[in-house]
Amino acid sequence: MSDTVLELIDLNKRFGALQATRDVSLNLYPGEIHALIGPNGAGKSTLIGQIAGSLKPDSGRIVLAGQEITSLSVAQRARLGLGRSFQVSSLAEPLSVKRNVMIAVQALQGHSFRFWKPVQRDESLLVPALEALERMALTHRADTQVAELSHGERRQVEVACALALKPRVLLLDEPMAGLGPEGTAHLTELLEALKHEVPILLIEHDMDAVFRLADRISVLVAGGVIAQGDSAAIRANPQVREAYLGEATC
Ligand SMILES: Nc1ncnc2c1ncn2[C@@H]1O[C@H](COP(=O)(O)OP(=O)(O)OP(=O)(O)O)[C@@H](O)[C@H]1O
Repeated sequence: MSDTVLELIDLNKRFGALQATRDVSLNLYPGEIHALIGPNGAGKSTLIGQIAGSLKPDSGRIVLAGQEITSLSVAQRARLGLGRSFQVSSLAEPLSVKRNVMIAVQALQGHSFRFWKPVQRDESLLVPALEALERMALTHRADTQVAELSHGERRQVEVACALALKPRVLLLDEPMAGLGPEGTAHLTELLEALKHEVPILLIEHDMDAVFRLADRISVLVAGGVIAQGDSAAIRANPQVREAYLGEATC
């Protein structure tokens, strides 16, 4: 389809004898959340690594907004609009929320070693940082030290760091991990609103969140996609129930 934002075409990846990605094809369309689910070891991280550029597929193609990115570096993909949430551990605890997001923007702009210009006063960093914080409902925390934030708020900062880079696509790897029910509900609401601006490829173990958020779901088992569809279709799919969800959870 011509309006596909991200397209994976027949991706394959082996680690020795193990086929970790098997003929995976998947599309992400504007305005949607596409969730990728599967049991431990199904190959989700391996697939994300290939999309982000840290792992090279053995065969297949990855197309972002009409441009083939299969052999581009992580940084080149990021500059073309492939956004990935930063890990909590990459945030600088003693610095403010705002500074952290500004540093993320600076890193992508390739100005990490720009001398003498104080980050705080650089409008080209401040404006996108404040916009991203607003979209993640964190304006009131902009000047707070990251060290003072709750776990859920840190997750929001991670997403804000990715958003400040104005991505065309957002890859979110288990954003709900470690959040309580309240944090999960809050982040779910924020992502529901965000998808209209940036389509999201979501890897998530919290099935309630997946079924609530995802417009479409791809189920990965042993490296291959065994089913694709909306929440209702995936819940009802007997192969999925057997391979992954288990009768009791459906
Ligand atoms: N660098 C590697 N070298 C060898 N085998 C690997 C490597 N990375 C992953 N694997 C194997 O590939 C398979 C897929 O792993 P992967 O981490 O992608 O699964 P996953 O779905 O992300 O699992 P989880 O939900 O537990 O994070 C597993 O069998 C794993 O042991």
